[in-house]
Amino acid sequence: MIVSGDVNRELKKRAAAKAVELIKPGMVVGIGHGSTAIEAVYCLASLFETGKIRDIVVVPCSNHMVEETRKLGIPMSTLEEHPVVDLTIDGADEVDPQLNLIKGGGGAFLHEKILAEASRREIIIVDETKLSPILGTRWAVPVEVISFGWRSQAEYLQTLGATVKLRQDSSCNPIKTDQGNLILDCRFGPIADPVRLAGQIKGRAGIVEHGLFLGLASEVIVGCRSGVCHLKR
Ligand SMILES: O=C[C@H](O)[C@H](O)[C@H](O)COP(=O)(O)O
Repeated sequence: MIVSGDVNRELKKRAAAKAVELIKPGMVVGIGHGSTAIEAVYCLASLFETGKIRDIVVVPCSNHMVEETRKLGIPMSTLEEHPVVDLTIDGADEVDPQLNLIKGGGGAFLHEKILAEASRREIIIVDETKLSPILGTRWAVPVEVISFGWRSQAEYLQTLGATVKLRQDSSCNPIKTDQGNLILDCRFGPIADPVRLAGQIKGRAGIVEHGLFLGLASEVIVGCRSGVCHLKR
């Protein structure tokens, strides 16, 4: 029996396989975080094993992805060694028709945004369920805040129209990012002006970053039931 999780995984794999085709020898390749980005790592690992890809280094964006990449024996580097990345492959939670994104369901959006801004090409891979007519329709915007004064940031984000929830694990302990910060999930509903909202969120001490990725994706590869769809800006 095929359940919907399996279907989604198959669609993620399709998008990942297509994205990995864009990698050429000599490239520095950024890798984001999450269940779709990891499919790209698995694809890369099997291409390495069969000798179909060579002479690249991967820059993973999170501690978790560093571990996974290391386990698979893929050559790794860091942004310190390679401050400019040729191509990054990453996932997203919501993608609008202009290829703006909400990211951060896995909590890695600060590092992911640093990697995206350091990349010549940012390739987003998603399954078709991530497409959305307007950002915020389905997903909350995650906001990374330092722990000092986090409740003040929550109050501020409420004044911008959000319903705010501190991200916690199943034992109700706050989840910490790789930087040791907290995440406030801010449900705004459909966001009419994401650029304005992004500016409002960033303009406050204690707020480190948010999960709105505006104008950062060069291309989005969508795994669909009918195949793969490659969207470009
Ligand atoms: O912090 C997590 C990232 O932004 C992910 O790329 C995003 O949440 C999508 O994750 P997934 O591919 O698991 O749906």
